[in-house]
Amino acid sequence: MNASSPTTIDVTLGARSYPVWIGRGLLGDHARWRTMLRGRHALVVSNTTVAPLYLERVAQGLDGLDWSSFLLDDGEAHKSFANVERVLAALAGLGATRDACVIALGGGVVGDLAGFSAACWMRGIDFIQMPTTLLAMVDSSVGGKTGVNLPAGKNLVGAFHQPRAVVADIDTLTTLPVREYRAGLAEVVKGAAIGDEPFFAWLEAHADALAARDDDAVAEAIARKVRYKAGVVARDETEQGERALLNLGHTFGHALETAGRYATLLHGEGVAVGMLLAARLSERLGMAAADDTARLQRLLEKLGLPVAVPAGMDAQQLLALMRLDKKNTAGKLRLILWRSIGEAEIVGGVAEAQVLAVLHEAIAPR
Ligand SMILES: O=C(O)C(=O)C[C@@H](O)[C@H](O)[C@H](O)COP(=O)(O)O
Repeated sequence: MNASSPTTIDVTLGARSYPVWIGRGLLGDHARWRTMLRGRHALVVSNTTVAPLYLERVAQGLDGLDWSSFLLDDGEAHKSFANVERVLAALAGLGATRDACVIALGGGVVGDLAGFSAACWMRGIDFIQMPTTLLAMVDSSVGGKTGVNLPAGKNLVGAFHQPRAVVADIDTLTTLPVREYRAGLAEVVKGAAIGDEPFFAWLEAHADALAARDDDAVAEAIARKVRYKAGVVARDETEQGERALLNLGHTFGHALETAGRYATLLHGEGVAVGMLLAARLSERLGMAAADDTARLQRLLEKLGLPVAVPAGMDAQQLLALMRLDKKNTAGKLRLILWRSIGEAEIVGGVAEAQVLAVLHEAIAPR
């Protein structure tokens, strides 16, 4: 892959369709992404870890515009309303008009918060995703889910607001810490686990290469996952049905993240443990075979992801957090479970006692 021939995957949404460009050197390929800016104003939202590495590269492409930057502190704990207000104040300070563009340069926290701020400013302005983490490249930058966390739960406030483009420069992965890289792999595994058994088998066969961050394996994993997700989003933009499957592992995972006050598990780590708990619950409900749970656990372990609930967590507290999940209806838990690898399903009215049993079992051994 190189800047002149990136992989392009389109998210097809009529007039709001957009490209996801995946390749090397894309942040510096100004001629490509600059065409997506319509007005005179741009605000780059980034964080204090990413900006020193990549802001200058993006800034060179903003020459001649009125632009400024706003930097968050790094980490999920900063995906807050208070920071949305600060981004909006930065847009006001810039004098941003309705044709302004917000550029999200960073991982999922930056992308979600910058996108939500763009959705709010003057009731919605453009934004461009420039993901610099594996997780953001394969998942959060695609599909237009934007939002912030509340103390009561993850992503409880937000909006569907699609970006104008996603610029995934895989050169930025060279500076990504290993723990963050592995967390991104969890969202790759998730895509395969939901609806693509051959991709799951490919991940098993390439687990060592992926764990070693082999360039070709990583590039292929990114493109396959993005292609899969783009298809789901195009069919069900606002999660009326199929898109909810992308939430496999998230009901448990979000509860684990919130219980740990966003400081114990990275999002992808929560999803890894959450997927395993969902697989165990599927098994317990007689929907799926134990062999599939074992296969999932082996793959996650090979990729260096956690598979256990962190010490000190309480099953009742986790269940209480799960009751606030956005997929629930009529006061009943609605979870993404699976029949087998590559065959996930939305299951409503899941008995809390069964969920508690899975949580107790996961917590008890220590
Ligand atoms: O794009 C989606 O749809 C997803 O559910 C992808 C998730 O991996 C992602 O973490 C998303 O932000 C979670 O959304 P939420 O609706 O569960 O808050």
